[in-house]
Amino acid sequence: MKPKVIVYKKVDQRVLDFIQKTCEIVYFEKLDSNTYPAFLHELKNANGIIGSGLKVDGELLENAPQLKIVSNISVGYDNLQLSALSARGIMATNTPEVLNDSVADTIIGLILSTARRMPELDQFVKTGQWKTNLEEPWFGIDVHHKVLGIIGMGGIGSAVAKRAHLGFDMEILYHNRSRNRDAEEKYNAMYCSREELLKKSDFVCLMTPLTPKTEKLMGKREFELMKESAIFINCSRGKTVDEEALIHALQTGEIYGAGLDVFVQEPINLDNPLISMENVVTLPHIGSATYETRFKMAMLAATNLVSGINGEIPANLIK
Ligand SMILES: NC(=O)C1=CN([C@@H]2O[C@H](COP(=O)(O)OP(=O)(O)OC[C@H]3O[C@@H](n4cnc5c(N)ncnc54)[C@H](OP(=O)(O)O)[C@@H]3O)[C@@H](O)[C@H]2O)C=CC1
Ligand SMILES: O=CC(=O)O
Repeated sequence: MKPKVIVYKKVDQRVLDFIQKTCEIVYFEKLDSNTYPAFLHELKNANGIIGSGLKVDGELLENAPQLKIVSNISVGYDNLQLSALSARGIMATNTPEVLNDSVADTIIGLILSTARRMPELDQFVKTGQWKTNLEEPWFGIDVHHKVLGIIGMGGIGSAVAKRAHLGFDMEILYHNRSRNRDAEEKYNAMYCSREELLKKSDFVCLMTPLTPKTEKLMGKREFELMKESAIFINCSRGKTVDEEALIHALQTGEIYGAGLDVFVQEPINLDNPLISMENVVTLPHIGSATYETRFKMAMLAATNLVSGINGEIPANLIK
């Protein structure tokens, strides 16, 4: 009998075909209040699960006595309680690297659209307000030759630095807990303290994982340190930012604007003040969402899943 796995997110048929060679699949295109009870039922004798965003903690694992592996179709794994998994000897995997370029493209898009006010101008044209040449109130600010500060110079941060330095002649500052010599050599990135980065950068891009140490990493003090002309970009997780402090900084002109792909609550509530701010560009957590990259992520996660099920050590085992 083949091992049983649950796929709890819509994936390409080629991914299902690959998994099916080794495993019996129970497929839920999405988990919601309708499908969750059946998912919990199937979990009781599942050997693996693959999908993204599901909170996997001790309580859930009580329902999963046969589970060997949890394969995330995402690089972030803040949805997983690693202590609960390792206490039960269950492996966890993620999908690093394959999404770096697509997420970096999204970040560059956020930088440009915020600095050059593209969504606002798009509405200006489409609502028939374009009657004459535009004057100063509609001007944006330059991106090229400015200073970009990256907090979290890992896989995605480095792909952003590459675009910004080689494409836009930007000066790159970064802060991590450890040095990234590769980014220093390739993109002339300068390591500095978080405080120095915040004071000197024209664009601050937050790209750390969400951990107990990075929760609310950007708060009142951090926004106060930023230049009044600076733009804040967050494509990491909503909770790495104190959203109240960000709203205050934007409302009081402590910073110029923000480009955000992630929020404390997703989907965001329409009464969140960020929604109605002209100096904020919002995206619905689509950093990696291209057909090509989402396929690569799902295929990599499937490969991790099958390796774990076969008793091997998956390539992207989270340690
Ligand atoms: N919006 C979206 O659609 C997407 C969001 N993401 C988010 O982006 C995150 C980063 O992804 P990725 O670049 O692949 O991850 P990496 O692990 O490659 O990079 C993370 C970087 O953050 C740094 N970091 C970690 N903790 C801290 C800290 N406490 N202070 C300062 N720096 C820190 C790490 O350096 P060091 O360890 O030296 O501190 C590392 O350089 C993911 O975890 C996910 O949450 C990812 C993909 C898409
Ligand atoms: O948010 C997306 C991820 O891959 O992490």
